[in-house]
Amino acid sequence: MWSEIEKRGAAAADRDIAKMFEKGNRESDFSLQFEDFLFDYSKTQMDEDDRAALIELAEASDLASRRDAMFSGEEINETEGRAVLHTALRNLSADPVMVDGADVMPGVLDTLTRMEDFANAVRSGTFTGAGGQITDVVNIGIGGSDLGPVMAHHALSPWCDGPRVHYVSNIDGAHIRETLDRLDPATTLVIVASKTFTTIETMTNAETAKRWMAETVKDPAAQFVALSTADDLTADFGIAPDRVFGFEDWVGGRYSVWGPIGLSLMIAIGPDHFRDFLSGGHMMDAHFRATPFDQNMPVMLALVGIWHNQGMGHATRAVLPYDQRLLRLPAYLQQLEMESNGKSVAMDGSELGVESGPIVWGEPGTNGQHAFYQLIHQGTRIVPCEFLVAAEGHEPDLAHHHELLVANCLAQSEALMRGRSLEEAREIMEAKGLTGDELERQARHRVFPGNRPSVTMIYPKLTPNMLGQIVALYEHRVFVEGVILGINSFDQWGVELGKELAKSLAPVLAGDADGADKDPSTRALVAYVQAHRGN
Ligand SMILES: O=P(O)(O)OC[C@H]1O[C@](O)(CO)[C@@H](O)[C@@H]1O
Repeated sequence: MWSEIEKRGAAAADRDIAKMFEKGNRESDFSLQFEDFLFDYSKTQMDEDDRAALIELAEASDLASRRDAMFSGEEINETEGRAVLHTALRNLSADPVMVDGADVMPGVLDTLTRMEDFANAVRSGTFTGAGGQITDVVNIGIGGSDLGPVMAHHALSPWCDGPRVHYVSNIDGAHIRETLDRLDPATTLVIVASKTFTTIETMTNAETAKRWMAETVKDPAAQFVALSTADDLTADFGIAPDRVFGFEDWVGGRYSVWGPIGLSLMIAIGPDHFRDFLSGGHMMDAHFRATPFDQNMPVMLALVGIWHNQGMGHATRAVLPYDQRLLRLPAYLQQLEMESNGKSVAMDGSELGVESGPIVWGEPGTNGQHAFYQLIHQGTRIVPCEFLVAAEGHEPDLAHHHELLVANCLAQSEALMRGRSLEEAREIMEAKGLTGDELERQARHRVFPGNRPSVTMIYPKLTPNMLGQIVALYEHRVFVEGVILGINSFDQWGVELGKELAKSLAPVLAGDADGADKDPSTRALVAYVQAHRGN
């Protein structure tokens, strides 16, 4: 089946996207809508037969039964022996979700209520620090325990009416120092967000924050909250059980913003808006579960991804939100997509016969236009682009800004498709008065090859509910791509080796181990650091 997709991808490379519209109705035949959310993939080289072949590929991968297995709590994370049920965290219908014969929903909803009570107490001032009402919240976490809440916090800033929330992730002391230096410990709440409660960055930052608070606050632990699956470790850290919000191992780190890991977001935007966010995710779940593949937004977004990456051989994917508040979406998606599908071994342990998931990167527009779009338009490599834009912004008094933002977004996909021919470039140069060789030389620099694929996702306005739909859409897209590739999207063994080696290098840097087992390059780098630091 893969050879068929590769064959089709190769054959499509020279197909002229703009000409494909001549047949009529391509803009509606190659787009789909869920509620008010529009996904347009008409500006790609995919034709009806390619789409049919891709859908066949999805069917042959048993996607429907894998999807049902995920929602019904089967252990689809086979390398870790776990179910995958982040969808239960946003299951506002409360319909039972069974894991090992027990319904997990009462526990999920109980935790949600506890989070809401706590968030309300912090927001209203019922829960106080030593110095009174909490003014600042510091979320200490990394990876999925940071990127989801940070991304959503930026996205939903118009709804942030609670205490200020700060996010500390990096083990670089600069991050925690620069954050805490600006805060009053007596009115600060520290959230330690770590599924495992063992992650070195998070635990080091949490200890530093505890020492900082202990300098002025009598009972620092009283101003700490833990979000974790590891009750014993949160207790060892000194956090009372009533301020621990737990979850189960069937919630993967990069899928965890919907539950306790989202507490900082809930405190910022309030529980009602957090529920709106959950409800957007839940709506996308219902759509994903019940809609035929050709009208199913996550499935078709995944198939476009497969088409460009494994079919046409484009290794990277740019995510370009024309929505400043989605500035952290590319970073969030880098973890979601690359930690999930950046694998070269199939579920059964065999080598993957095709490329793994794509390299995901991006920046908000219009900023990116003045930075890396040059390569996207005229570079030798083709970068399929994903544009996201809202019909309406949040600044009615600045509506002209939004108009220009949207115009730029639509112009980019148009330019990528149309390009500019040598003849057109010559005309431009001629109009500038150039002639002969100089005209020819200058014209060549102004040619845009065009025929570069992109998709556009448009939504009415970035609200909590809409953000929930967008995030769930991407989660399911990653799942679908993973199923089709035959990999386990829910483990991340590829992050372990670096962690282990960092642990063994720390004593070498400190001079407590000789590093004889290290390679010459690493030993030389260690020696450089030792020679150049001030001790
Ligand atoms: O929440 P934890 O356990 O601190 O893990 C943080 C992150 O580290 C990772 O395990 C990768 O190192 C991610 O998958 C996870 O989101």
